[in-house]
Amino acid sequence: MCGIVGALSHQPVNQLLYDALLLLQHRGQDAAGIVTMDGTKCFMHKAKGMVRDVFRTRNMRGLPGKIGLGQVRYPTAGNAHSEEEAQPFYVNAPFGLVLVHNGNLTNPSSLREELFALDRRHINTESDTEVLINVVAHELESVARDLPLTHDAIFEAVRAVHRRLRGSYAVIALIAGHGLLAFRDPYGIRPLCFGRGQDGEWMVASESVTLEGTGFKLERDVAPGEALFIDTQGQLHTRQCAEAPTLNPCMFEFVYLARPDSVMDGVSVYQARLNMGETLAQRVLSTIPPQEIDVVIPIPESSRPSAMQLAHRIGRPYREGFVKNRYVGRTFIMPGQGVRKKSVRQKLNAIAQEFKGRRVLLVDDSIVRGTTSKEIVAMAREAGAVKVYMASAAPPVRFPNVYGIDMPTSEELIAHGRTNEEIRAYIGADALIYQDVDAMKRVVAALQPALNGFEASCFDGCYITGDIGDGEIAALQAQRPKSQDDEGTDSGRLALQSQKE
Ligand SMILES: O=P(O)(O)OC[C@H]1O[C@H](OP(=O)(O)OP(=O)(O)O)[C@H](O)[C@@H]1O
Ligand SMILES: NC(=O)CC[C@H](N)C(=O)O
Ligand SMILES: [Mg+2]
Repeated sequence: MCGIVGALSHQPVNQLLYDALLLLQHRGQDAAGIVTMDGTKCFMHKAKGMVRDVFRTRNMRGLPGKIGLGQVRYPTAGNAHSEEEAQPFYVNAPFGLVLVHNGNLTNPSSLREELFALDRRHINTESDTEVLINVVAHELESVARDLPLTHDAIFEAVRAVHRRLRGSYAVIALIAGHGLLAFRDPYGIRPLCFGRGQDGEWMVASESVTLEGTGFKLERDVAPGEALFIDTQGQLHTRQCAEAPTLNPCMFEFVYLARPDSVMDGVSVYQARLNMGETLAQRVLSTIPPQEIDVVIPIPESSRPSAMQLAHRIGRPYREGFVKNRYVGRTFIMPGQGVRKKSVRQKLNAIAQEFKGRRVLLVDDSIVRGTTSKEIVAMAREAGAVKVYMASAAPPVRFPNVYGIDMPTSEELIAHGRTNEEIRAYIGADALIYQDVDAMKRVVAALQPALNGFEASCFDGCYITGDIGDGEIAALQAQRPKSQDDEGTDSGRLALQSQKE
């Protein structure tokens, strides 16, 4: 779940893109990049690191032009340490094409072979995004025999791209000298929306908060399978380019990935989290008598709305028991188990008086590898809690995700192959209460009747694209991001296995 943005303005867009990427930082902390276009010339700066570290004044000066795009990366394929795999990607033919991608392709290997054997294209990295840009380039080339390139021809190319790609993809691209193209996969797995500025400027972005935070007004979400093309004159053209599009947004966006102040596919992320807290409260009430809970404490940051609503519903006090160091990023999207584990303690610190002698109910939005909950339960006990109950606003994460969240192997998921009692024992809690899958889907779907369903494979094991079995999962696992940490002895899987033994 990277963050992507594209903009076209009457003014230079470099600062606007920088500000937009800061508003998307929670979606990717590994690398950042911007490309701007001045006439037909493209200017790029990308590097590993957070937005503030990647762009210095001298880099910003080197990004002229009134149209551009940017990305913050959270790697799901290829090499987390490779600067070359930071986005945007560029190919010089046809016209000059630059592209950013949020999502994960599930057929990159066969596409790689096709690109080499049929399209005569060389792929130089392990990134699925490099595969994607070459497919787009090839299809654009096929329709660009007759010049000038029309928007009809561009949409024809997107139609062909949809036929070849499998998996999830929200894409923004620049076609040099022509304009900005954006499209979303036919299942609408990854989010993409667009809006306008006061003077008619355009912005396309992963989340509505990016538009709001930069003074733009949300127009609407890009529909699944839809493409939009904004030419250099600022004219918008849109077209449905998929055969049978359906809207199945990723449930994990509502659980954790997105900012709560975003609205995605018509669903307020904040309201979705409140609703999850509401149904989780029902589960808590049927497990623990409320008078045996002295206080409800959220695990900052993402669980706050659910925890607050839960506390309200069960009628127990809501207190802040952990203080978050705002200078440590999101731990779940860090590459490597060693660094994630260390960061939980650096990031969160207990306020002892909130725990001393109390029976506490800790609430998190999700328990994935169990890194956070295990540490936090121990910290609550160290701070003097007499009972530590744990509740998760999401159901157990039991299946790998292949659509852009870095949980590609079952073995690293704490809930895979374990009963709730085994998970409870592993994290060291006195009770463990999980959200129910159907209840979660029901309360989020209630916010938007236009949804066809959800991509919720990590919870229910159903892969919406219909092409994912054990073989595909194993193949995708092999192309997961490699970090130095994963290659060492402190790897995520090894750490979990040894704790299990
Ligand atoms: O079971 P785990 O593998 O530890 O993953 C789940 C945890 O990771 C996330 O927090 P994170 O620190 O990434 O971000 P947040 O500040 O937005 O909650 C999420 O909110 C859970 O707390
Ligand atoms: N999380 C994402 O959207 C990742 C995009 C792309 N698959 C990459 O690894 O760079
Ligand atoms: Mg968290």
